[in-house]
Amino acid sequence: MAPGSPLGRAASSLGRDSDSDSVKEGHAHNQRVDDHDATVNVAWKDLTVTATRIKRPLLNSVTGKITTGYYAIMGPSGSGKSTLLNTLALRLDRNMSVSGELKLNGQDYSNAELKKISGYVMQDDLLNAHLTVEETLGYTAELRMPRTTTVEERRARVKEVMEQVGLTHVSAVIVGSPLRKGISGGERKRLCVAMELLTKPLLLFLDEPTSGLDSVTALSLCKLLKRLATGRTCTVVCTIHQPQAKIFNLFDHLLLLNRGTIMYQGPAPQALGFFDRSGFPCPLHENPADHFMDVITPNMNDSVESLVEKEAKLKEHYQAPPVEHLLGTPKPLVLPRDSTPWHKQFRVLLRRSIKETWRKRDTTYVLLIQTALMAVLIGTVFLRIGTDQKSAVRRNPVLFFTVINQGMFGALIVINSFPSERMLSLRERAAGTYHVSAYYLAKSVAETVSQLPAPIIFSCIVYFLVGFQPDASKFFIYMGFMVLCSTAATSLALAVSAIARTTDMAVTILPMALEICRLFGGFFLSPANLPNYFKWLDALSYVKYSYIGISLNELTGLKLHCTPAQLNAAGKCPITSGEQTIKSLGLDYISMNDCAGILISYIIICRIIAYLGVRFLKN
Ligand SMILES: Nc1ncnc2c1ncn2[C@@H]1O[C@H](COP(=O)(O)OP(=O)(O)OP(=O)(O)O)[C@@H](O)[C@H]1O
Repeated sequence: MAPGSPLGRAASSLGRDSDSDSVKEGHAHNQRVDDHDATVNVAWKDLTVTATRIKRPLLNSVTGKITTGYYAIMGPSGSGKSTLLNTLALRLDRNMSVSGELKLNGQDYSNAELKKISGYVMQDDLLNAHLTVEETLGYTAELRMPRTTTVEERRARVKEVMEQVGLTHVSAVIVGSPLRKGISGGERKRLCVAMELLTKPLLLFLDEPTSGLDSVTALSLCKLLKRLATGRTCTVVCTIHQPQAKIFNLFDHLLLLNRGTIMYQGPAPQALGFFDRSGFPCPLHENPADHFMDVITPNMNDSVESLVEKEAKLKEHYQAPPVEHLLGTPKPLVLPRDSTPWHKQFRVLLRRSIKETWRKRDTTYVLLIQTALMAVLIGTVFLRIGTDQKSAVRRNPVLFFTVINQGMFGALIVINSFPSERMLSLRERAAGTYHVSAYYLAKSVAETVSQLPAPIIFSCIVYFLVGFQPDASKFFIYMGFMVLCSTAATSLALAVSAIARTTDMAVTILPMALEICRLFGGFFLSPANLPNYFKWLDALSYVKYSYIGISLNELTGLKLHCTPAQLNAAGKCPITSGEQTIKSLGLDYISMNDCAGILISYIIICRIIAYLGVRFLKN
C-alpha cells in the first residue's frame, strides 16, 4: 500500500492509540447528530489484507458494502470473519498490510473519526470485576459522553440503556469474575453492548457476540441487536460462526466468507435462492446457516476436485454488489462525540480506582495481617536487641531483613493483578475511552495510597520490639525509608508487569529481579568490595539504598557498650559507636539523603518504564 494513499492514511492509524487521535480531533469537525442524515455506509473494493510475517493474504481482493440494517459476517473458523470486521473497524494488528479501497461515507477515515461514531464489542468481555453494572455504565458515561452532558442527562442515559438491553434488574449486582460470582455470561455481553450504546453509535461492530452463550441467551442477545438495527439509526455488524435458524432469520444481510473470499453477499433471506441457483438447494427443515456451512466447509468425504467444483459453482453465480456510487460520493461525516478533558478523565479514573481498591479490600486486609504477623515475628526474634557487642553483630541482619520483607507482599499483589488490568485498559483505550496517562496516574495514585498502611504498621511494630534507637526523628526516618522501599518494590513489579505483559511472564521475571536486588543489597557484598563489572547491577538495587539508608539512620549516634566478658585482652571495648560499624561495612560512601533521593528517582524511573510499557506495548 502506498504510504501516501488514502487507504494508507486510514490504515496507518490502525492500532494507533486513542489518546493522541481522539484529542487532536478538531472541534471544527464536530456536528450534532442529525437524525435525518445520520446513517453511515462503509464500502470497500479489491481489499486485500496480508499478514506481513507469514506473507499470506487473509482477505483476497474482496469488494462489498455495509449500509443500514443488521449484518452477519459468517463463515467457517479461520475464513477471515474477524479479519474483515477488524479491517472495517480499523483495528487490525500492526503486522497486517492492507491494499485496496476502503471508505466511510465515501471518504477515507481515521481511527479517531470512527471511534466517535461507532462502538466495538470484543469477543472477550473484559470488564471491571469489582464494579456493579450501574457503576460500570456510570463511569463509562462520564468518560465517553460529550463533555457538555450534565449529571442528570448521564444518569438518564445510563437508565435508558440499562432498560434497552434488559439489565435494570441487575443494576446493583457486581460484574464479577471466574473467582467471584457476578452477573451471568449473557448479562456480561449485554453490558458490553450497553457500554457502547451510551454514546448512541451509528455503527456497532461485534466480534462473535454469541460465543460462549447458550442458545436461549444467544437468541435473546441477537434479538436485542436486531431491535437496535431496526431503528435505522444504528447499523449492526457482527461476526458469527454458525447461528441457529432463529438467529439466522433475524439478520437483514449476510456476508459469507470462505478462505478469505466472499462467497455470498446480499439480503440474508435471498441466500437460500443463491445456493439453490448454484446447485446446492437447502433440504427441507434444515437450518440455512448449517446448510451454507456444509456446502462451503470441506468435510472428510470431499475430494479436492469436488471442493474446487463447489467453489467454482458458487463463484459463477456470485456477483459483488456495486459499490462505486458509495466510494465516489462523499457524504459529510457526522461526529457527535467530543472528548472528555484530561483532568476530568483523571478524576473519574481516580474515583473508579479508589472504589475498586476498596472493593478489593479483603486482599489489603490479608496483606496488613501478614505484615503485622511478620513484624511481630521479626520483632520477637530480635527482641530488645540492646547496645552490647552482640547487638553490633545482630543489628545489620535485622535491618537488612526488614528491607527484604517490605515490598515483597506489595510486589506480589501488583504482579498478579496488573496484567489483567492492563488488558482491560487496552480494551477501554481501543474504544477511545481515555488517555493512557490519565489512567496510569489515577491507578498509580490509588494503588500507592492503598499500600501505605503496610510499611507504616510494619515500622511501628518492628521498631519498638527490636528496640532501635529511641528517638522520634530516627523512628520517622526509618518509617519513611520503609515506605520508599515498599513503593520501590511495587514500582519495580509494575515495570516488570508492563514489559512482560502477561502474568505468567511477569511471575517468571520478577523473582529474578528481586533476587538481584537482594544479592546486590549491600548486605552480602559490601558496596566497597564489589567488583567493578557488577557496579551497574548494584546501582539497580532498591534494597541497597533502603538498607544503607536505615543503617546510617540507626548506626549514626549509636553508643555501644561491653559486658565484662566482651572486653578484649587489653581491657577495651572493641566497638563503642555505630559509626565504627558504618566504616567497617563501607557504608560511609553515601549519605542518608542521597539514599532517599536515589530511591525516589528509582520509583519515578520504574513508573515511567511501566507507563511506556502500558502506552506502547499493546498486545
Ligand atoms: N495477526 C495474524 N497473523 C497471522 N495470521 C493471522 C493473524 N490473525 C489471523 N490470522 C489468520 O488469518 C485467518 C483468518 O483469521 P480470522 O480470525 O479472521 O478468522 P475467523 O473466521 O474470524 O476465525 P474464528 O471463527 O475461528 O475466529 C486464520 O487462518 C488465522 O490464523
